[in-house]
Amino acid sequence: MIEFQQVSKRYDSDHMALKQVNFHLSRGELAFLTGHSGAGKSTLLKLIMLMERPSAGQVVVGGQVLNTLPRRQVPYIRRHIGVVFQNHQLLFDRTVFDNVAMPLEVMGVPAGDIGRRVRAALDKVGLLNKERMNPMQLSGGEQQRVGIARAVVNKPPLLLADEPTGNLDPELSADIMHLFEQFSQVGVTVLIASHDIALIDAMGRRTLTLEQGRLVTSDAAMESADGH
Ligand SMILES: Nc1ncnc2c1ncn2[C@@H]1O[C@H](COP(=O)(O)OP(=O)(O)OP(=O)(O)O)[C@@H](O)[C@H]1O
Repeated sequence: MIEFQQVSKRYDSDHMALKQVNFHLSRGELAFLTGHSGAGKSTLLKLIMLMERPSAGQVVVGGQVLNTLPRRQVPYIRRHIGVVFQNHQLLFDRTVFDNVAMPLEVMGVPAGDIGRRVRAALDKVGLLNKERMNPMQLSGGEQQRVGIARAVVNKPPLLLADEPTGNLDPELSADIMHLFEQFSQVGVTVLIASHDIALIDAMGRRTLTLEQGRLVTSDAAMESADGH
């Protein structure tokens, strides 16, 4: 589903944010992306989302080589990628329902289908009874789940999350991770950037570790005795 082949990203003449990164994530795989601040996690996600282009190497998503993709096709590819952010970027002047409906409205989904699909997404994250509320009335964990419902409402095959549990306590973080696991079980490929080593270790999933732009591990966490 995602393939990086010798991918490097240089933002300015002397600084390399990513250096010859190689990895492959299969359909339905859930993996973590970790590393110190500035190691290149957000840059790697931005290359997948087509917010940045690589300076060298190839990024392939869903069989499509992104390097040479014409600009007019970028919105089409982005529709197939759900994105969850730490600060969830909800609109506080709209209801929970309207926030989740937004991607469908942008895509021009008929009004009759929107209600059904929004409720299916809210049901998956356990918030069906809060659809008429304003996100401001919800807890941090609930707001994050609204963000996840919005990211999956159009059933993207790929879900990216950038520090999705950054503001949450350990119990709520575990709930959010459980949701991501459920999506991967139905075939969604999930890549989660996180600093939370304790949470990553507890999940026992494959972990891609960046160090100053280089991918230093990309193994399953449980393959080594100490989990590193
Ligand atoms: N638009 C940009 N222009 C120039 N340099 C950038 C840009 N975006 C990121 N960088 C640099 O690239 C390097 C990697 O940054 P990136 O944001 O990918 O790291 P990160 O691992 O996501 O960090 P954090 O955990 O703090 O979000 C950093 O040195 C950063 O300063």
